Amino acid sequence: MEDRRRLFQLIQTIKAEYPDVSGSASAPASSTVIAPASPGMSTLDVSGYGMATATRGYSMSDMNSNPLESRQSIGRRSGSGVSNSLNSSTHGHSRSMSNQQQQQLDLQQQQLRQQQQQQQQFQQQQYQQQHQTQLLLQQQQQQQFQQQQYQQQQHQQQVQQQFQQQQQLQQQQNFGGRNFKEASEDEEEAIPVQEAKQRGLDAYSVPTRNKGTPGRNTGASIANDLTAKIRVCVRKRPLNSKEINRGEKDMAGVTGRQLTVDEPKVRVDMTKYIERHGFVFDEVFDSDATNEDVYRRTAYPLVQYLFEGGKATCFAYGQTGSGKTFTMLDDKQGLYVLAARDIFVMLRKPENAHLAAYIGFYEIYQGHLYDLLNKRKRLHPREDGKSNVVISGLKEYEIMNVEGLMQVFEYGNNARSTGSTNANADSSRSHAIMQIVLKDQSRNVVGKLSFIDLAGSERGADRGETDAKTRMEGAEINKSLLALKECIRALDQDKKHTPFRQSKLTQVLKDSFVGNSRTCMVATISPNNSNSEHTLNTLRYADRVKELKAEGGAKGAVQGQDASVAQEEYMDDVEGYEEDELEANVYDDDYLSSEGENVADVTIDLLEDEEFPDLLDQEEMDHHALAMTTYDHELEDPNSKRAGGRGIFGNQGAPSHGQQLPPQSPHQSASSRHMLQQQQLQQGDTDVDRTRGSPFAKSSRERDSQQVSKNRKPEGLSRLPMPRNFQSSTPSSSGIPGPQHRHSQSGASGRNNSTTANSSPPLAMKSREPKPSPSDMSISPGGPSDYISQKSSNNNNNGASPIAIKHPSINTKNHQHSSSMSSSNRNGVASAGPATPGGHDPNNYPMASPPTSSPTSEGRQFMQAEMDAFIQEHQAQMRDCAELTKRETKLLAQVTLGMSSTVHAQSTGFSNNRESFMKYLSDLDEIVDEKLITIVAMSQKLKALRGQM
Ligand SMILES: Nc1ncnc2c1ncn2[C@@H]1O[C@H](COP(=O)(O)OP(=O)(O)OP(=O)(O)O)[C@@H](O)[C@H]1O
Repeated sequence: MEDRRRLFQLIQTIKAEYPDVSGSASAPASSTVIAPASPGMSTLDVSGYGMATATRGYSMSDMNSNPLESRQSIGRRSGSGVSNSLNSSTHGHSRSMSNQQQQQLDLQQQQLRQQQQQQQQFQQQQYQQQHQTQLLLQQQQQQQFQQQQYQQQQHQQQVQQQFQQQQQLQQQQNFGGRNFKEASEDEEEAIPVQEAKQRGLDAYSVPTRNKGTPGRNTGASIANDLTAKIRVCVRKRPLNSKEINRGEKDMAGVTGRQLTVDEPKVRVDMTKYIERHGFVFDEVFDSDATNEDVYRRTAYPLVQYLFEGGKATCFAYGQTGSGKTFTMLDDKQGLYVLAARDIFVMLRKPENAHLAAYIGFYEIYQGHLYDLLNKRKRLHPREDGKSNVVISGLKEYEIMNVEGLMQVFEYGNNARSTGSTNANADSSRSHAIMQIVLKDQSRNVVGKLSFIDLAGSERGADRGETDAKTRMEGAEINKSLLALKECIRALDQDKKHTPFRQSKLTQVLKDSFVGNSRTCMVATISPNNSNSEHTLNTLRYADRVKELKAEGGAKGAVQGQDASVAQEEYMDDVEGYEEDELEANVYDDDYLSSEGENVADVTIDLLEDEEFPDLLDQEEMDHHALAMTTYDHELEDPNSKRAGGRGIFGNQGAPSHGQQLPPQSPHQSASSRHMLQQQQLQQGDTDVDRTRGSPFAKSSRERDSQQVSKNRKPEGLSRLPMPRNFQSSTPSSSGIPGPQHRHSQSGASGRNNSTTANSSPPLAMKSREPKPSPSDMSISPGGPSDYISQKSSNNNNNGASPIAIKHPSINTKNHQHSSSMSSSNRNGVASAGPATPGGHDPNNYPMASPPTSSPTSEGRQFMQAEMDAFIQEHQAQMRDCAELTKRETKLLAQVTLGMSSTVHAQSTGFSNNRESFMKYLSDLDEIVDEKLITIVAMSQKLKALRGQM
């Protein structure tokens, strides 16, 4: 009892001294803390350490694995440990506990609690760190996932873009025939390949030759003679990096001398197919062929021929960017360099010690010659007495070795006219001619070898030409290339006349084609699919040259112009006529150039014309007499831009030898013409007989059947539809007076008043336009020409405006009426009446003036000539119609597709709206007009001829 009382007092004392402790003793944990006595300190210490040990004994992994559980177990352990030790100390040592000890105990308990708190904080930090780490990981995963998604989206977009591009390309191919690109490997596999048809019927069911010629697609019979007069080779360049990047494919396959070109095509039902065209040439060089390889089989034989005293030409022909310059005039490895190497080797031989080599380098740009080695001085081609072409003023440098040649060449090459086109950033805009001439010690020319890098052969539109200057360049280029082809053809057929004067290019190349000459053509092609159309054009050009070479047996077959041969030539022309040819016809270089030339130059030029009458027979003389009158007329015409210049025939090679005569007075001129006309009439010729290419054209020289062929091309050209804006008041820029021009001249000169000072020989007679044209018919009353007359009157041209005929107003045209008129006249009499009602006009071409003589044996020949000529007329008419039908077909396809969907509207230029439809009607109207005119012209000729037979 006493003990209890003491204990109670003690407690009270303690409470009084330590109110905080006594207060906390009410709590369960505090009550255990109050108890320890001094002997229990060890126990307390032990338990405290034990707790600390136990706490420390928890590994971090345990905490990490389950932080909550860790905290609970810690709490349990520490709690139990403290409780036990407090109990023991309370019971064992409570009385002996001093205040100091109590304070220490409290302090320790505080430390313990702080440790517990720190431990808990630490655990919380650990937990938070762990949590943050998990969040970071999750974020990273999300980012990765997003990146993947983004990449996938981008990939899908790329795929879609590619797909759209492919679709666009396919659309372009569908309507332009160009820029075709295979959509994919799978699609390509699905596209069927079919062999291109041999000639038989063309796309418009016009009959072609029945069998393939030896030169076309077979080639088996072509001897590959390195010394042949004309050799035609093809070189294919490799795909360039741009084409490879665009995913283009090589469409040209080479096997020996055979070459196939796959042309992507689309049927009317829009299914795609590949048409495979086969060719055979003298040589075909694949894309891996080096210039050395090409040289060995092309220019090297010409080098040898050079030392035999010959004249040789090696020229490259092809689309821009196809490798013409690379082949011919590359400054380091062009054929000219390789040829020069061998030339100097040969020159070092003793037998050639008397020879020296000279280099000349010039270009033909826009119909003019420029010396590239002499500050682009203007040059003029002349011809010496031995029919050698001399480039007057050309600077030639003697060269001693290849290095010297290359230096001189480099100097000249820098002066070349080049430009940037869509197809080639450094495109040649001119024909460059580098000639190596061998001369003896007297400076006489012993041999000449020319290397020609022709300008690109494709059409202006395909070059991406937009400005007038560039288009003019293109027109001139096309014209000269066409002339070149004509010359090669004429030469190979041994024609009497070769139209060298059709262009400056052929003028300067004349002596390379005639006499002891050899020519090698290297047609260069691009193998990619988007250029397959150009490639085919190039190959057809080359094929035609080669074909004629192969048809050596056909030489002279023009004589008589049997139907089959005529048909073949006709079909050649049908295929060959392109828009650019028309374009070329419009821009006549002679006309353009004559403006800038002085009269003396022109006179010299004309004096040296290859058709100078001295060189011709009497019949040709008759022909040229009329040319003289033409010249006279032009001199008389004060408005003539060509007055004092070359005559109308200047461009065609017909001599205007009247120019060497002193200027005549109008009266003299008229007298001369009258006298000539009388002479010709006495010979049974009418004036119209001398019209080039007229059905009577051959009457005075029917035995010269080549002349028929000579005339054929200009006929074809002139018959092609003239541009809409063709003006009658200006001379034909083609140099071939357009129908309007002729007609207005006729009117001005007063057809029926030959005594006036301004009177001139009927221009229909003098015109280079050889045949009755719609304009000619416009002045004939009745017959199909009524249609034309009506058109003329509609245009207030007093019924005589050929403009209205060639370009009838769309709004005033009445097809039905014109057709019916035409039809009614088919049953009528010959409609080609005189120009002036009631008066006989012998110039009313062609049938208004029947031969005055009765049919004698000469007359029968005359009729034969007429028949031949008519067949040609018919061919020309069909050719025109075929061309027009081609345009019409293309127009219809574009309209149909353009209106069917907006997707195609852009590519076709037609959409489903009123404006498009109006445009369609307008285009169609133009085509139908031109067709009608062509047919009416033929109808009139047909009836006139029948009336005469
Ligand atoms: N056989 C070939 N091998 C390698 N590269 C070629 C070959 N042919 C042409 N090339 C390259 O193609 C490009 C165009 O060639 P090049 O200038 O000779 O064309 P081109 O027909 O003369 O064109 P243009 O008519 O526009 O002057 C050049 O970069 C040329 O190096």
